[in-house]
Amino acid sequence: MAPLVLEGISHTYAQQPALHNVTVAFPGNKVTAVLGKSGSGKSTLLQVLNGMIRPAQGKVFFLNLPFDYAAADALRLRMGYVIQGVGLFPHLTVERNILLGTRLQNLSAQQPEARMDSLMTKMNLPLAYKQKYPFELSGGEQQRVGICRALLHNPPVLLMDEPLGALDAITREDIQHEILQLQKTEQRTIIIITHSPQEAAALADYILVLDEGRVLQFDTKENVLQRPVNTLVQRLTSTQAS
Ligand SMILES: Nc1ncnc2c1ncn2[C@@H]1O[C@H](COP(=O)(O)OP(=O)(O)OP(=O)(O)O)[C@@H](O)[C@H]1O
Repeated sequence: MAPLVLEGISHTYAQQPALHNVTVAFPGNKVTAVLGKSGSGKSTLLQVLNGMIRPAQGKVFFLNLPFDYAAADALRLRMGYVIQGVGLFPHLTVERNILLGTRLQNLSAQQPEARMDSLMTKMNLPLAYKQKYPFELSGGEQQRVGICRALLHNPPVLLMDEPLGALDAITREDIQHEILQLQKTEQRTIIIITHSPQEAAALADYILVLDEGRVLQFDTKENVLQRPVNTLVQRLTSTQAS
């Protein structure tokens, strides 16, 4: 079974419908890019996946079990979460930011310092940066630190909400490359929201296209790009358009 499954998910905020009868099984150890216009429900979908939002209808399965909302904090430790703007603590060094989860949760990641060093190296962050503060780093470097923090405990799932949206094209490409290299050595199920068809084309194995809270198309990248089900999917996935 796929590690993350949504079954008949519908969710409405107050009067505002956000997801409608969404059923998706996210393929294990593959990258799925989620595309859709602003307001199509992408962020809501990600928050349903990590249990931040308990949907009005439908079921979420994580690692073959129904999502246990009473144990949501513990389950989320098995899902890395990376957002645009990173959310690093400004008063903590890079090292303390990356190791923060270990301290807060009182977890003993296996040799967390060694894991941190290895991740920083894979994300092209000099180890000397461990003693720096976030304001001393570029946006791309901060985003890399956020990715290291999310991956410290080697979670089987990584959820990313427009992680590279604010970066220049070259830095985006570099970080995309680092993510793909990591995916070769330590495979995991990655779900990444992006507004960029280029990013989806570069990173994804599968593409999920949402519109007004509904799934328009979910298929391999090749099928979505070569056989879009309608003109909206074609426009959202066209690398000419952006
Ligand atoms: N906390 C909230 N309260 C009320 N309505 C919300 C809330 N969060 C999102 N919505 C609404 O739900 C719908 C889906 O929003 P969502 O943020 O999931 O879309 P999105 O595709 O991620 O958008 P964007 O690309 O702009 O980030 C939108 O109509 C939005 O206005």
